[in-house]
Amino acid sequence: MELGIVGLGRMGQIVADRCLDAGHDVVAYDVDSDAVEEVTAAGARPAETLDELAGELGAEKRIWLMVPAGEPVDMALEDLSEHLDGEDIVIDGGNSHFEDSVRRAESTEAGYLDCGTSGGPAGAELGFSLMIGGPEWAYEECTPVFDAVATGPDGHDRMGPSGSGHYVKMVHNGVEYALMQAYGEGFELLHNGRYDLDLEAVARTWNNGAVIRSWLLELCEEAFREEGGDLGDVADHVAGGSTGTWTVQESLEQEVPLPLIYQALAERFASRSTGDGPGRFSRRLANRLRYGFGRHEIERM
Ligand SMILES: NC(=O)C1=CN([C@@H]2O[C@H](COP(=O)(O)OP(=O)(O)OC[C@H]3O[C@@H](n4cnc5c(N)ncnc54)[C@H](O)[C@@H]3O)[C@@H](O)[C@H]2O)C=CC1
Ligand SMILES: O=C(CO)[C@H](O)[C@H](O)COP(=O)(O)O
Repeated sequence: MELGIVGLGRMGQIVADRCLDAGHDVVAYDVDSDAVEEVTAAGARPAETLDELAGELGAEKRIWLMVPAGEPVDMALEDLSEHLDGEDIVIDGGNSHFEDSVRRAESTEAGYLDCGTSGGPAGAELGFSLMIGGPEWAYEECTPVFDAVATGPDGHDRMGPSGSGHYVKMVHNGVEYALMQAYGEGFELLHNGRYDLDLEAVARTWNNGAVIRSWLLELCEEAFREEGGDLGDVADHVAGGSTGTWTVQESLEQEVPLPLIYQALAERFASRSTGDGPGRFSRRLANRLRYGFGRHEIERM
């Protein structure tokens, strides 16, 4: 199959490499010409603009967007719009909000697939897990590319209509936040608890047969091995948060309580206000309110 790929960063590069390895023809574009050069060296045909990319592709264009969510997706679609018709297919493999994907699917001439992508840079070797929403014909048509980019035929599926792929990926990320929080809490207790433990050994033992073994736990083991059991100079600051925020917003809208995911998201935000400053106003207020309702001692700075 012939595939145009727009966005050749950490993830787009892997999409390109896996498609090339599987024998597909790739036309590649990125605003960063170095990224294009790298994929060209691996066997892709370069494009210097989106117009050129569209011109290089045949009558039935298949284009995979792997750019940051938000404006870059709208910009790419706008620039491509004059080249697209009902026989073309655009796949958005980034972490777009599902409502944006529904809007884009309605406003483009092309068949539009929203594709939640999981696996991160480790997917280069293993392949990704792909959660795809949109028209069935477009999904069927792109199956050879999904087989190549995913772990294999079982690593991708059509979740349902437009938006459902990114919806499932949003929930996946909420689960990711909660799992990270659960492992974090367990290791924090072990680190501060009553035994002097080697946390890398704990993680390794858990990863071998324990109920809670997982890839995230393997990454914990790697972190302790590389940073030391006390995590060395790794800071108390968790970045990101948009996909977890969307998951929480949706849970509130649907009135489906997700306390673990709420808490994991809140912990992230809280981590950003530790340090030299006065800290979060909301928590200072809660401290004072406990005195108000329970005469609990007020902690002072
Ligand atoms: N990094 C990860 O582990 C994962 C990332 N994602 C999602 O995949 C998408 C891409 O992520 P990464 O590859 O990590 O980002 P990245 O920052 O490594 O790469 C993005 C690439 O897009 C290019 N780009 C930006 N605007 C562009 C435009 N208008 N036209 C053409 N190229 C443009 C940049 O130059 C860059 O090479 C994001 O939506 C991200 O949330 C999804 C799953 C995992
Ligand atoms: O989708 C992903 C993993 O599945 C990306 O790594 C994403 O960036 C994770 O979300 P956040 O940046 O909010 O931690």
